[in-house]
Amino acid sequence: MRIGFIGTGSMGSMLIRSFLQSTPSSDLQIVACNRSPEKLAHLTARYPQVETAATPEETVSRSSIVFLCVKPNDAMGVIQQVLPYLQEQHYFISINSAVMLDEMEALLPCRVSKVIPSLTQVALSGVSLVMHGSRMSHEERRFVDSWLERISKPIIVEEGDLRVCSDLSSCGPAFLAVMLREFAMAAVRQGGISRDLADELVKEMARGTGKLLTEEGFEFEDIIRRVAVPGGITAEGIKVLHPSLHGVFDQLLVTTRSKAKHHGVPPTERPQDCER
Ligand SMILES: NC(=O)C1=CN([C@@H]2O[C@H](COP(=O)(O)OP(=O)(O)OC[C@H]3O[C@@H](n4cnc5c(N)ncnc54)[C@H](OP(=O)(O)O)[C@@H]3O)[C@@H](O)[C@H]2O)C=CC1
Ligand SMILES: O=C(O)[C@@H]1CCC=N1
Repeated sequence: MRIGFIGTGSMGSMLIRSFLQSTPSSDLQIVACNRSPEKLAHLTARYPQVETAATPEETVSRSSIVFLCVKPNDAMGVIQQVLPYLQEQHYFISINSAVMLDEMEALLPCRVSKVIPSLTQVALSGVSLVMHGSRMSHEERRFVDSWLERISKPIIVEEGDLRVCSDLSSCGPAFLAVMLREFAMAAVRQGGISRDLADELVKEMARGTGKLLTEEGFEFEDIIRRVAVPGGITAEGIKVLHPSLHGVFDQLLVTTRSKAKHHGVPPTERPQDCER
């Protein structure tokens, strides 16, 4: 399969790396382009098997599946640019939540999907949120899902639910990291241990808790019940958390929904190596 990537920023380069990691080289050729050539050169220096295309048009012409991995402000411009080069048999996948499926289907002659990745795919884990266009057959949907299964757990969602779902699966890693960092920093302040030790304990705790939830069949309540033994100290800690957390996530979701209404997310400075 030849997979093309338009945009090799944070998500584009992550997806490339994840597919390379999860797929035998005999089954996969990757071709990619990026607006600033340095970023692409940096990627191909690390993964020489990635072929370089000069433009989005060339990427499309040389691929069967095309991932559009640009920011919301750039997406429609690129779609217009590649439009004449897309044929019926192409799969065109936007990782951008701002461009609507029916907008793309109205413009493009090919099969169209939206797939919202998550940084967790660096570890070939976490969820890809998937929305397939109306023109896709059951077999074509399964085909795209089977590629996503190599790097993630694909979950089909309604486009109308995308905002809140991507807050959980795609923004979630950052929200969780903020909370875990706060916990570690408090341990340094209150317990006098080193930051390195606090970070290690928190990270391993998070890893183990994630496994309980995803591999060992624990529900949130099971963990709470097993750890917060009656009359014990965890229960006292939970009493502190409850009033402080009440409404915090509602406020967070209201805020992200409001921000998402303004599709034009301002550009941010990123280091050249966007893979981490
Ligand atoms: N970061 C995350 O965790 C997640 C992000 N997303 C979504 O993924 C999308 C991309 O985000 P992210 O990877 O973080 O953004 P980045 O800014 O890191 O990457 C976007 C890349 O697109 C390139 N680009 C822009 N225009 C063109 C063009 N015309 N031709 C070729 N390349 C182009 C940019 O090039 P240049 O080097 O010139 O800037 C840049 O490298 C966004 O819509 C975001 O919402 C979805 C889920 C999770
Ligand atoms: O913060 C953002 O805009 C992107 C979308 C999902 C995760 N990161």
